[in-house]
Amino acid sequence: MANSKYEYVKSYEFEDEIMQPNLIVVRLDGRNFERFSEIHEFEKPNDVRALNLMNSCATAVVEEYPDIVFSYGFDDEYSFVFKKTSNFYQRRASKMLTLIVSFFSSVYATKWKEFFPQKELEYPPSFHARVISCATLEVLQVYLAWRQNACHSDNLCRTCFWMLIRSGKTIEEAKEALKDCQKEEKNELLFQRFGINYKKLPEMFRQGSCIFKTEVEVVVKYDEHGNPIKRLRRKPNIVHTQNIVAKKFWNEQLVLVKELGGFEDEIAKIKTEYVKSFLFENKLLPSTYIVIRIDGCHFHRFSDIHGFEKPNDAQALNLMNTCAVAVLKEFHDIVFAYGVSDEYSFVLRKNSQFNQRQASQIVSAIVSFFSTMYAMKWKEFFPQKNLKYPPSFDGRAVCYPSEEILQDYLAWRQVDCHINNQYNTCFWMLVKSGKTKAEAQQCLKGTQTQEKYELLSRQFGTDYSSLPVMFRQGSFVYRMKLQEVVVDHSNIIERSFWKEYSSILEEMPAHTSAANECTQTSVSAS
Ligand SMILES: Nc1nc2c(ncn2[C@@H]2O[C@H](COP(=O)(O)OP(=O)(O)OP(=O)(O)O)[C@@H](O)[C@H]2O)c(=O)[nH]1
Ligand SMILES: [Mg+2]
Ligand SMILES: [Mg+2]
Repeated sequence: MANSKYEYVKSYEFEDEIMQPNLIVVRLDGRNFERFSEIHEFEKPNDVRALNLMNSCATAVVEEYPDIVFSYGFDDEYSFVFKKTSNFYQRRASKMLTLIVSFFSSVYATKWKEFFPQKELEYPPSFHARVISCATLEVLQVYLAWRQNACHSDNLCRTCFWMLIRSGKTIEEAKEALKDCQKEEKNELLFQRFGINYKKLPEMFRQGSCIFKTEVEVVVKYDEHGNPIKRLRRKPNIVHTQNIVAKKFWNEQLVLVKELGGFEDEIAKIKTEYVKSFLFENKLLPSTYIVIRIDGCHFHRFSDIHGFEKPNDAQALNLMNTCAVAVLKEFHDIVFAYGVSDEYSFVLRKNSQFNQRQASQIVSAIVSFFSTMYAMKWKEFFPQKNLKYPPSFDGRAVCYPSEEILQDYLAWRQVDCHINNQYNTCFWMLVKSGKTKAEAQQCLKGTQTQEKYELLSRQFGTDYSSLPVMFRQGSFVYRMKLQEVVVDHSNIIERSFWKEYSSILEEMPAHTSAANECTQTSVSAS
């Protein structure tokens, strides 16, 4: 196949399988949620609606991915624990973390109105995610204890802080008053000054929420005499408890003991060397172009269910392009993007220090942002169609050490676009002309490019090269002078393209590239 010349770029992709018997946790956490909660006027210190929305998204995740057997969340974070025998996506870390964070994000966007009926989503919220692998069940126990401790102490601190602010203190004064303040003193302060018994505050605020499944008997059908036939089914429940890793609590949950194991001991102390491993992150090679490629999960089904036009739906592609433009506006270190079908490749500049080049932080932020944007923008592109279920995307990060190899990578994607589009165009024309799918397939088997050109013009009077350029060549997105982000279509395989657009891959002077986390993205941007 014509593809082979560029296919060598695949060898730059790396394996990231988490080996048995490690237990896998995916943890996600709101990106810049302080600002998000300000703009959406969340109640302080805790907003019940926002927490319920998080719980509802996590429940959707648990229902979507049966391998997740336990999850725990508070504030803007959630951890998902997979059963020990899970073979979800062959235990590939980047697949697991991006699918979960993507699905969670698009559920968050689609469910927003249910929890905040009076409030518009002003811009797409997004989440970071990472995989934590726990070598033993004891390590998992410490991990969960560590997160619940964080919930306890964060909440106590936040509660004190906002009571002080409400009583008239400035932010600085409140911070000063709480500096070096121990847990007991904070409890005292709440009680003495504000008459609040901390232990009486809602459990969800103090303890966080766990979701796990219990086996319940449900009626699946009725026999011919009208008697109910029951089966055991696993149903997720949201539970609040003081200590999620207490033996008394954990070992009583049959599903947890079966899928993860029972705890042997109580946690006496959170080991700092374990916490260090929970915080560890792989970094991508310096001075290489980082490409984040995202791809729609089961978009074959998604496009069928939503009745996309075949082989190309211009609106669906425009929606993808609009999301990609928003990504470039949000992440300033992305200099170029190329998209076709349900995929997009985002190129970060060579010396980017975005998220300290931590692979999972970068890929999760982009995938999550793209997913919420896709869900939020859907109605604009498909006003007549409801989004039937939340779409999700997977993502990976790959480093390319030179401009040349990067250009070959992009050429590889565009060659793929050519081959697939030409095939699909012929295939659907044959099908629309009355052939069965199997006949159309048979007709095209082993045909070369030239033969397909001829088939189209001979049988259907179609000149392939006159079809819309977006279908034939995909789309690229870049930043023009004055920072305007634009979509265009061109042959990016030819090196002349890169001569014409030579400034795209040129490094900026160091001082202009320091601050790159994010700026505000407005939803109305297109
Ligand atoms: N009808 C139609 N389908 C599209 C369009 N764009 C993408 N698709 C569908 O999305 C699929 C994308 O291919 P893949 O990414 O390889 O397949 P997938 O079904 O998403 O499966 P995974 O990516 O492995 O989860 C295509 O095969 C099409 O079925 C479109 O414009 N119109
Ligand atoms: Mg796909
Ligand atoms: Mg694809």
